[in-house]
Amino acid sequence: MEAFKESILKLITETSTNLPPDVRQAIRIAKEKEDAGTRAGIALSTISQNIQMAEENISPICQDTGMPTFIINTPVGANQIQMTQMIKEAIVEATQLGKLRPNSVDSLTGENSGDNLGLGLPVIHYHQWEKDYIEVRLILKGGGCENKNIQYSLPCELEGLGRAGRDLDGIRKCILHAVYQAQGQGCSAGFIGVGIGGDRTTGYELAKMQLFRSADDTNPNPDLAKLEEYIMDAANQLSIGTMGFGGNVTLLGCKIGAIHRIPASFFVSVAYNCWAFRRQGVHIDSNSGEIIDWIYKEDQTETNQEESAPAVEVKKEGTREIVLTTPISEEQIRELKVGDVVILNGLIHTGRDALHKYLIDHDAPVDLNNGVIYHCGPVMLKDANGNWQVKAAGPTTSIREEPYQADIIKKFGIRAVIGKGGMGAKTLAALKEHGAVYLNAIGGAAQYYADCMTQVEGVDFMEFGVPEAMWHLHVKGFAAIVTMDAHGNSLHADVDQNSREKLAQFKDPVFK
Ligand SMILES: O=C(O)C[C@H](O)C(=O)O
Ligand code: SF4
Repeated sequence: MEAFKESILKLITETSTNLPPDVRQAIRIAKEKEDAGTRAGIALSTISQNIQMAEENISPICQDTGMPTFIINTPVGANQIQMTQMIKEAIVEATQLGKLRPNSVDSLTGENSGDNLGLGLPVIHYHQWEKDYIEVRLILKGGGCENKNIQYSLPCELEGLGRAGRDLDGIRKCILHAVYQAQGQGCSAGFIGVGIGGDRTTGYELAKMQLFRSADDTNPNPDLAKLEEYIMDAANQLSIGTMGFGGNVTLLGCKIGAIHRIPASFFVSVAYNCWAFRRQGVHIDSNSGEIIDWIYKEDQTETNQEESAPAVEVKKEGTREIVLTTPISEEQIRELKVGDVVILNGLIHTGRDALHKYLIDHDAPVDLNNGVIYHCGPVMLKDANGNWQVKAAGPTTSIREEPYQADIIKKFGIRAVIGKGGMGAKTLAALKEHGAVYLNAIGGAAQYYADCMTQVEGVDFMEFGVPEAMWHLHVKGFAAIVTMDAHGNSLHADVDQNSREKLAQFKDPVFK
């Protein structure tokens, strides 16, 4: 078993940096369904380019490398204690190599362990089987999509859809609602795993296990196969689109499983996974620890060819592209309208949950007047000369900062907030009052954005940990779309309302 640790390191690296063929295929098909010049088309081109860059750079597809979760089948008698130890060593090494972001945070103190280890981490589920080799599957599911998981207890009343009863039609309504409530915040277009039955714990577990199924398989249960097909069709009529920009593709995959329940409970649990659906698996020789083969790569003859054309060069007629250099004036900001593509140059500052909370009662360490805040927790590594390098740096879900953002914009004179998924009414009002905009970057496009970062000027609050620290970054050609402007317009509010109306069209029973 000497090679086991090295095999796990390979598995982690591959999972973080290289999407499996079934996921790539789903994204490729989605791209064909969107007009290249639309916002969704631009987003999908950026995503495709990012997938390719991650593979070439052997760097994280998305900066949020999630909560590493291993599902392991072992022959009877295999030493699980030894395997756990080697998995932990591989996790630490993958973190040092920048294949994983240091993502393990003490829930009480907020301290980042720095090596991805911690209480309850990594997650490892062992099962025994009769075969003589080991199977290890790994999923790296980030926080933004995890936050969009949802569990329904039937019967219930659902916004737009009415009563959902304890039957297949009630289940159908819950799943459609789950896609609607995620909007673009979990980096749509997404994949969902659904667990019917169980209790609150095993229901969610079953939902997550569905994500290990290949995106192109067929459910062996004919009723569930029909439901999967129906959901794929109906959910893609909600027009939420990639990143919640509106569009024809909202859902890339739907996998449903069922287990028994007890009479009083009827749960429908939905695990939402972003397009950056990072899961891989290997078979490992139980004597040597060497990899025998890769699970999701079998029978895949297709190459990994993605779109290599520069993402934002495809422009729809009428789409304005505006180049801005920081610091930005109020006048420049008030010129911008929802739908404009902004190409940003100059110094920007990262800030997410810990920083926003801090800034409410403290001064900023740098002058933020007319400046730009980027909701981002990057993967950073020091090079041989001790200088910080940006390894992955896509946006994080902005709505978490909704309780703080309006006050921060006002207090510090911020002109642009970059993030993804949009923000709420309070921030929208502050943008209008103080002359600022919200720029939606393409979620998960961590390589694409890291490439725009020309220099790390410095960092504050390293005590918050790498993802939560305030990084001061010079960018060149950073492209994002205005989705909330200084005139009270919000694409997110429009898409939400439109998709809620579409959802209501699926109120009538389908499965009797
Ligand atoms: O933590 C992050 O960097 C992003 C997160 O996965 C998110 O989607 O908000
Ligand atoms: S930023 Fe988006 S792509 Fe990355 S983990 Fe979060 S939800 Fe997934």
